[in-house]
Amino acid sequence: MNKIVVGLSGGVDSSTAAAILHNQGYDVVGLTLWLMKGKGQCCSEGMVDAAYICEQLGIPHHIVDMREVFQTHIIDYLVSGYSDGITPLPCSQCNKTVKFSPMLQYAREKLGVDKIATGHYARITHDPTSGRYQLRRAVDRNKDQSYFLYDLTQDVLAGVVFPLGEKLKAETRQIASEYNLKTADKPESQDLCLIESHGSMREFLDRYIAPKKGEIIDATGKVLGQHDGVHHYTIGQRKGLGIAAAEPLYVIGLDPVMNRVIVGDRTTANQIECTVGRVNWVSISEPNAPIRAQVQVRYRSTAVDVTVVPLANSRVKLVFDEPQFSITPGQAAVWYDGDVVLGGGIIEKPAPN
Ligand SMILES: Nc1ncnc2c1ncn2[C@@H]1O[C@H](COP(=O)(O)OP(=O)(O)OP(=O)(O)O)[C@@H](O)[C@H]1O
Repeated sequence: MNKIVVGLSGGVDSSTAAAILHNQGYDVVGLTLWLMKGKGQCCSEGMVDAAYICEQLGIPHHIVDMREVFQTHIIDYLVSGYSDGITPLPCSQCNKTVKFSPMLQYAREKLGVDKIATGHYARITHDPTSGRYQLRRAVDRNKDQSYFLYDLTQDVLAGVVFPLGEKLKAETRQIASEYNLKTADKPESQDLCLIESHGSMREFLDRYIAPKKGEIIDATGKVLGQHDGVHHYTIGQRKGLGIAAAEPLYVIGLDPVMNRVIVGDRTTANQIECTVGRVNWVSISEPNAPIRAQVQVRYRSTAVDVTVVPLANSRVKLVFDEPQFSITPGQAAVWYDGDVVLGGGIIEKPAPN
């Protein structure tokens, strides 16, 4: 029988993915990575529901303690990023470093299994001409998680199955009810698991970074107000500045060295280009000339037309057709051709003038 390891977080998506594969005749093994203590689906509470699902399906359940790896690669990465005045995106990093590679390694080395599955909403196809696996958007565009998966390698894509890639979320819940899964009516998890377990990003960061009062200035250096730590701000933020002004003001820069938050009107928060580092070309090999694509600069932003200019050392320059609002260093830029993820990377801080 075909063996497959399913990553179980204790949520409805991964439970249903496991049930679908089990029903298709796969010999399914549940695997939960213990990432944090506390509430939430990646936490100790999620393990209990994952264990229940494995009992229900009559499949083995393995738990791997990954708390140290999560602390080093996600928590420390976030804290140092926010301290440096960027807004890091933990999820793509978590998928690459904490979830997919370790799960595949565990499946291969400890269980002798070469396929893993997760409840992600995305699709993988294989192009026989190029010999490459292609990562694609999910059929359910509202749940599509391909943005968070741009950093997966060909080796990982070769070993991964996404049973929910063709499903709508409503269908997943219906399948979960049909199988009587305990998790069928579990509420949606938040986009960011750390918010679920800590209340808010602010509460999470306040545990690690001490408040430090500083000035809020405009682009000419005029002092407009006070802040209590640059880590509380993100590029494009409008709310919570505490400044009365004739027109709405947005955060347009963060200067951790001078401990300053720089604000400006909406037009000053627009950019026509940016550079991106740590680029991974997913579905195609790195081109040697500029290509046209559609880029998403945040998880929930709309993909917009762009020219992607390859640079040396796994970097690219993105030149947008129209100026874009709130290009945020630390977030991922992911570029697509239709529903195929071509590549992605981390938006860099603009070079000082
Ligand atoms: N701690 C974990 N251990 C093993 N697999 C995990 C873990 N966390 C997430 N996954 C896998 O990654 C997928 C996507 O995780 P994400 O955190 O985005 O949750 P989700 O979309 O709400 O899914 P779910 O409803 O299964 O929690 C999950 O469906 C699961 O297969």
